[in-house]
Amino acid sequence: MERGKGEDKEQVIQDGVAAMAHCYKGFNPTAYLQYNYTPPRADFSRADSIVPWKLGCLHRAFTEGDVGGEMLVDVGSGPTLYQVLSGCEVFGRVVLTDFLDVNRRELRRWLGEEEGSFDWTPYLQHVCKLEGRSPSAWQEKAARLRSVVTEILPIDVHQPSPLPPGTLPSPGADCLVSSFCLESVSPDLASFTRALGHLSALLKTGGHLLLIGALGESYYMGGPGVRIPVVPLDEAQVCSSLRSSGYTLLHLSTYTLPPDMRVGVDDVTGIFFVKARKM
Ligand SMILES: C[S@@+](CC[C@H](N)C(=O)[O-])C[C@H]1O[C@@H](n2cnc3c(N)ncnc32)[C@H](O)[C@@H]1O
Ligand SMILES: O=[N+]([O-])c1ccc2c(c1)CN[C@@H](CO)C2
Repeated sequence: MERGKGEDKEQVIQDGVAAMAHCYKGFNPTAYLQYNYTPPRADFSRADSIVPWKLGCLHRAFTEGDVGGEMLVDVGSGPTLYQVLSGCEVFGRVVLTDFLDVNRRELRRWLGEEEGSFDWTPYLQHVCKLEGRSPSAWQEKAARLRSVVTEILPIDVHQPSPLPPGTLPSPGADCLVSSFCLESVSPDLASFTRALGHLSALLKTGGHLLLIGALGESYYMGGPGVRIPVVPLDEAQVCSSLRSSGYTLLHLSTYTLPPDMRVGVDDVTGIFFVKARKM
């Protein structure tokens, strides 16, 4: 029996998604954290370092008064927690998610105060300063974060329902945050846009999406010898994908990497920060 064109298209999509999943088999959380979350990319003494810029965007987005509710979901958390250091003060329930068990285990190590977990102290101190608190309040913030993170769940943004059934209350989460995920897990721009649409199903109408992503990036190293392809995006494509997935763009800001932030672990040229709303 001849296959229909639709079946062929669906097979091509599934093959692309499977190929991306295969790329992630060698992902190394420790190496990834070392590549991206230590100086120079995470240098809190430099106004032009990438991580302080991201934390400033998140702080402003979570504290300017329009974002609120009970539940915040971080999509594709990886082994990192910086994404929710501001949001954990606003929401009573924070759900972290990732595709890989190695990342979910890394998150549990910090949350469970296990020996050898990544030291997020400088990040906690920096966000306390952004909040007008003494940096010594970082232990309070760490305790707050540990108290509101209720689940660390598997997720697949390529599924129409990315989370396990019953995870979210019926209207959906009040807010989603996601950083460096969709463009780093999608085989092409169409898949990136479809994944944005799948995220919309997790979000209540009127809820907010805070999206951080890479501009102009075609690959990154997920560990020694683990080269992961990335969908190279520009601002216009990000805006068009948001619009076609039913979001209203509220704010977009971008960061261009200074030469010494290009450390050989990827070919990213810029970072975007988006605040959008599901209408
Ligand atoms: C570049 S890392 C981003 C990690 C973290 N959010 C950050 O800001 O650094 C991309 C993450 O997407 C996860 N991932 C891979 N495939 C995925 C999928 N199909 N759905 C959701 N997440 C996926 C990976 O395990 C990895 O943790
Ligand atoms: O500078 N940074 O803070 C930073 C953090 C994470 C990532 C990047 C840059 C660029 N590559 C992405 C993967 O596509 C991951």
